[in-house]
Amino acid sequence: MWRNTMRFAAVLCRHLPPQMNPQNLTASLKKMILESAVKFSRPARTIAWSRALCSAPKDYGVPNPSWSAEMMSLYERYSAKGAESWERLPSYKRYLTYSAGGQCLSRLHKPTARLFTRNLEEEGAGFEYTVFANKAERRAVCLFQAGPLLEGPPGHVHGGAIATIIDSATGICATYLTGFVMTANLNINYRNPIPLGSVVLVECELDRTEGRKTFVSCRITSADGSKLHAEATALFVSVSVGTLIGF
Ligand SMILES: CCCCCCCCCCCCCC(=O)SCCNC(=O)CCNC(=O)[C@H](O)C(C)(C)COP(=O)(O)OP(=O)(O)OC[C@H]1O[C@@H](n2cnc3c(N)ncnc32)[C@H](O)[C@@H]1OP(=O)(O)O
Repeated sequence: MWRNTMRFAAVLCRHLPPQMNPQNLTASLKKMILESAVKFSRPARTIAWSRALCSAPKDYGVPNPSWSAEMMSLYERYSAKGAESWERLPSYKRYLTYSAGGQCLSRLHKPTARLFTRNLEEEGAGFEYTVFANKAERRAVCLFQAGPLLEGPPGHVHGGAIATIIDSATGICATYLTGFVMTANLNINYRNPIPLGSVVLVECELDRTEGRKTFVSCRITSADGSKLHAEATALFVSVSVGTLIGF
């Protein structure tokens, strides 16, 4: 059973386009699975099976009761910017979900795995964040509220957690603008500690692309922009979905 599942996932991966638009992805694999279901098996049973595999994943980038008034106010401000080409990006518990049909694959391939930043069900305990992106300006901004389980120095956020949100926000920015990538290099200057529970802005900007390389810079500031917490640069390298999955 497991071997067949892995063979199925490998065949799917071979048919996924290497560069794809993370926005329209699920529909294409759903269609592919339904078509192959109808072709190769008893339709009614298989359609039910493929629907179970492809049910909509939870979007973690929308407000929940743990979000502070400050987080909500920023969220509303960026949501209202929609007319100026800012869009909120969905956030799922696996990176794989963004590939064509990835939400189905994520139920087959290491199904208990979860994105590090979305590995807690308890709202507000760890990384609470949402990302808005602006394609024309090649920018993204992540609104980040750091929960109590991210403590490093007393009352402040752990440097590793700060690196994680920088890697995630810049990675999302690069993926949104250039397709699937992996982090090749990340440099961070920590300027001022981030108080636990506070809300900060993680602003990312695509500096340039060179072949498969995407260079992104990033600044973390307090919500009102008055205090600089960290500055970073990141290099991402484009990879195929197969590389991402490890096939
Ligand atoms: C809507 C959108 C939503 C998106 C949601 C997303 C959510 C999730 C977001 C989460 C995001 C989290 C993301 C994560 O956490 S990703 C996890 C952390 N990263 C890794 O584990 C990556 C490990 N490394 C590798 O797999 C490979 O080394 C990669 C794939 C990076 C490149 O190996 P590959 O064999 O494929 O390519 P290549 O070696 O020919 O190199 C190609 C080019 O790159 C240049 N180069 C390579 N390395 C470096 C370096 N260190 N400094 C400077 N340059 C470097 C190299 O010189 C060459 O340049 P050139 O000679 O062509 O000029």
